[in-house]
Amino acid sequence: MSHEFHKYPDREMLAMDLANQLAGDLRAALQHDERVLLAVPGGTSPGHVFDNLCGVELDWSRVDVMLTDERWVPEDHERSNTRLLRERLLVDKAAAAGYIPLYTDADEPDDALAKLAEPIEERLPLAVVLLGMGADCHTASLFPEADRLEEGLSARAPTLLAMRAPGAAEPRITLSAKVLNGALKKHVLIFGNEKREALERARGLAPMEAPINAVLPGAQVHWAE
Ligand SMILES: O=C1O[C@H](COP(=O)(O)O)[C@@H](O)[C@H](O)[C@H]1O
Repeated sequence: MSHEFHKYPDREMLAMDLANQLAGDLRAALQHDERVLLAVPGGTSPGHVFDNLCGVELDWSRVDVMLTDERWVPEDHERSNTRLLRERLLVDKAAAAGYIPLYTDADEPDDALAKLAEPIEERLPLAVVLLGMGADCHTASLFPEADRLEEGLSARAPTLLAMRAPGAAEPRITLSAKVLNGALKKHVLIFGNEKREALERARGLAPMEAPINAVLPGAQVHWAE
């Protein structure tokens, strides 16, 4: 099973269209389940998607939102993915959604894994996941050369892992590939030529070298320059 690649005329069109697709996926999931779980990335790419998604009509009170991964920094830090989520997605109509945190006030993510995993495991599987990708082909916080990448990609991986990598400025916490691949709908958001070329180069590489390859099968990839 491969992925589908969707090219958009510009980032604004992509953000509007992708938000509508995510909303459609959530509405469809809500027809079968009382509550549904949506996981979204942090970083620089998803802000405009969030700006569009937060205003769509759906029963947000039955949706729980979480991050695919978090940088281990306080919520008011400029690199906090949680901060992005609170400012750009959990507002407007989406303010009615539940929120499942991926950060707590512990020195290291390792100390918080069990506590943070509990509410997630009560709600799995993910109904919908939106993933980002770095130019090094990391996705969520599954980075090439990360200390626990092999475990994070394994079929027996736990729900959450702490991750440290040369390409990551701070310790991370991330959903495992197993949990990401359990999503009923998978979308990947990619902007710019550098990342498109990285995705091309990743073709044929093992997930240990290009972790994005672990989640691409069955995914819809959305790209704009
Ligand atoms: O650090 C992260 O990076 C990726 C990609 O971010 P971007 O800024 O290149 O869009 C993101 O998907 C992930 O959630 C985030 O923690």
